[in-house]
Amino acid sequence: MSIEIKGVTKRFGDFIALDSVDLTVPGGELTALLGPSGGGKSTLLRIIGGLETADSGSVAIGGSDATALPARKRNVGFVFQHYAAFKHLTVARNVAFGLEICKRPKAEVRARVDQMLELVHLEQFADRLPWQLSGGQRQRMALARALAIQPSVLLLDEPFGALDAKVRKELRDWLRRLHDEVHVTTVFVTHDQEEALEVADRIVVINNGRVEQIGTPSELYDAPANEFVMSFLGPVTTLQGQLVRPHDIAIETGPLPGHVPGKIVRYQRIGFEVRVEVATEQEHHPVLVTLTRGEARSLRLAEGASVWISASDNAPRMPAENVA
Ligand SMILES: Nc1ncnc2c1ncn2[C@@H]1O[C@H](COP(=O)(O)OP(=O)(O)OP(=O)(O)O)[C@@H](O)[C@H]1O
Repeated sequence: MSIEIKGVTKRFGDFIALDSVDLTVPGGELTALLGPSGGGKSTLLRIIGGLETADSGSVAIGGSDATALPARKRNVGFVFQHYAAFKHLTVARNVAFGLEICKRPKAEVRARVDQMLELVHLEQFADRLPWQLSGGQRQRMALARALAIQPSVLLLDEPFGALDAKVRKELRDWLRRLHDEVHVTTVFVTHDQEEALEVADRIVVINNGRVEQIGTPSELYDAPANEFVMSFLGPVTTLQGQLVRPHDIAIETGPLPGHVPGKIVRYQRIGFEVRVEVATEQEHHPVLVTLTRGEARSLRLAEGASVWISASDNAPRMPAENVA
């Protein structure tokens, strides 16, 4: 089901957490709300779910106005970073909880719980208590519980935020596959651009209570609307007064027309990647260039070497007016 947000404003005292936000979330898609801490992502999610009310504006779910509906009547599933499981109930009973509240017949509940546990690959843990699960397994249980009620909309607030990097990565792959299976309209809050780029069909960049840009991961990456979006999606550097991505800069070991001469002042290898800093006459700060280890090796790059650099032709770039 699609979600339609129109002119939503939310203040906390004098502070404007959301400033007239318009947003359409297409049905069946996985949409990420991406932005820095305090930008308003969670507030927007909570307003969609009915956990918070907007000062003005409207929320429609599946074409019907939900602005005044309480959370329990919106048919939404929630998962938060710190999932509050019932500690004394088994995994299966936790997943069954929402269905039991709705007084669904016992056989139906049992079948649905089995189906959900299978979906999140926790069948063998049905009789465990939540504390007997790992953090990643607990978040999968949370998702099973949220999905059990067959929500129209699934709302996830930094669901993997408390997990370590490796589990986080596994769960995001898993969420993507799960979504491809169930296709429930999902809104996912994250401040991690890699997570959003990897998982989402569509990304909404939110900063200071406003939507900066909406687009597919490729649209945002290839055509960022402004400096904020460009630098939020990954590292940037300044070359000839333009903001560009370090991996979009070509590096040569001899002079070429249109290339800027410089000297490598720092050479750093990080895993498969090599980062070099090139001091030029024009730039106040060294220009950051990233390349693969193979490229760096074949060019015989090293600290102190003279190089010539230029931004690749089709690389996104924009005037770096506000960048120090
Ligand atoms: N109940 C509240 N009372 C007062 N201020 C609030 C309340 N809830 C949120 N805020 C403020 O509104 C702003 C937006 O908060 P929100 O949680 O939506 O941001 P966020 O983008 O989700 O950030 P984070 O990732 O840190 O949660 C913050 O400055 C926050 O302090």
